[in-house]
Amino acid sequence: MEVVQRGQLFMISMSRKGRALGMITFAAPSQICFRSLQVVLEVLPATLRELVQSGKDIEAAYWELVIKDIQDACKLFESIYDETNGGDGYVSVEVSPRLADDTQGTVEAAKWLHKVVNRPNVYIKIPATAPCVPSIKEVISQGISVNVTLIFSLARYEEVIDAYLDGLEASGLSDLSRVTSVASFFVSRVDTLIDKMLEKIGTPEALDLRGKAAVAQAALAYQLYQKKFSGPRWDALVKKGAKKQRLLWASTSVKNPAYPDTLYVAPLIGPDTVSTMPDQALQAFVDHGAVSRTIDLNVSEAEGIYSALEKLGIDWNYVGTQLELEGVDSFKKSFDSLLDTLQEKANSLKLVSL
Ligand SMILES: O=C(CO)[C@@H](O)[C@H](O)[C@H](O)[C@H](O)COP(=O)(O)O
Repeated sequence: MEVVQRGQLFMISMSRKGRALGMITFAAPSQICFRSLQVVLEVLPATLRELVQSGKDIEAAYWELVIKDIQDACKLFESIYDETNGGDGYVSVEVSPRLADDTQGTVEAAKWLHKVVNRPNVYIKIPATAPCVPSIKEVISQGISVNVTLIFSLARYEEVIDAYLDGLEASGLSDLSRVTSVASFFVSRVDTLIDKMLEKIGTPEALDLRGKAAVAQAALAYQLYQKKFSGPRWDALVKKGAKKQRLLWASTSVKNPAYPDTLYVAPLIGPDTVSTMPDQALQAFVDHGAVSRTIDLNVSEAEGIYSALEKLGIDWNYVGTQLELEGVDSFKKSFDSLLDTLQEKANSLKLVSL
């Protein structure tokens, strides 16, 4: 196990054999691009001026900046990708969140991004909304690697795994080893919502379950992962070089300061998982986190918590749907605000406005 930091991007990962790995990295456009766009805006206003003066609208200028940014990041991680034989060293770029309910639009956007970025270690990031699950299958079948984001429930996670398996099976490729995927399962937000519901219920039993739902569900997701990536169907794909779709823990920073600051990292360490961490969570883990396999230490406890919550009236499907709506909405807001910032800058440079 190893913690790697390059610039603002981090990963902790443990390989199947417990060997320390390099890094894989992910960032929503709001994170990676906003940081780099700040640099662009401060240091290179000429780039933006040139782009807009060449007749591009702000969104087209945005994509041009993002693509260059992602290509540079891919280059930075290329050696890790090569050293791990395509296991790590990826960079994600997300299709426009405005397409989250558009199956075919998402497929087209993913194919376009994959083509223009043109790097082997790029993940095209697609949200796990109901309309985009078929897009995931289609994009995987075209040999494009995917980071499936915004997964909040076990039911949707199973659909995402099936989309990956269906996509691999539908692909005409004889060697599947370069088509990879991660399933980004969001953790802390589950507690944020369920804690509120438990407080509303207000009984001692309900209050005692606060801060336990997210890790319990994540532990069960790992059980599902192990089940789905074994058996005859999976073995047939392995013969063609297929790689497992790794589980990636997203939303790992603690939102309730009363909880331990490594709550969403320490209990979720296991083979083939990826933990993404913002700076604060990473610093906390480096400072006092312990590295050992924890993900399947307490499976029966996780099952108990999951069903105790159900018995209290917590509807896991409602939780998943609600968090997905909020997640898509917040990705859209980040995207819109980024475009607004870019437009303001363009205006201040006395450029052509839209
Ligand atoms: O989208 C992915 C992974 O696909 C995440 O890495 C994502 O960028 C971040 O983890 C989340 O947006 C952060 O979530 P939160 O801490 O705001 O709940």
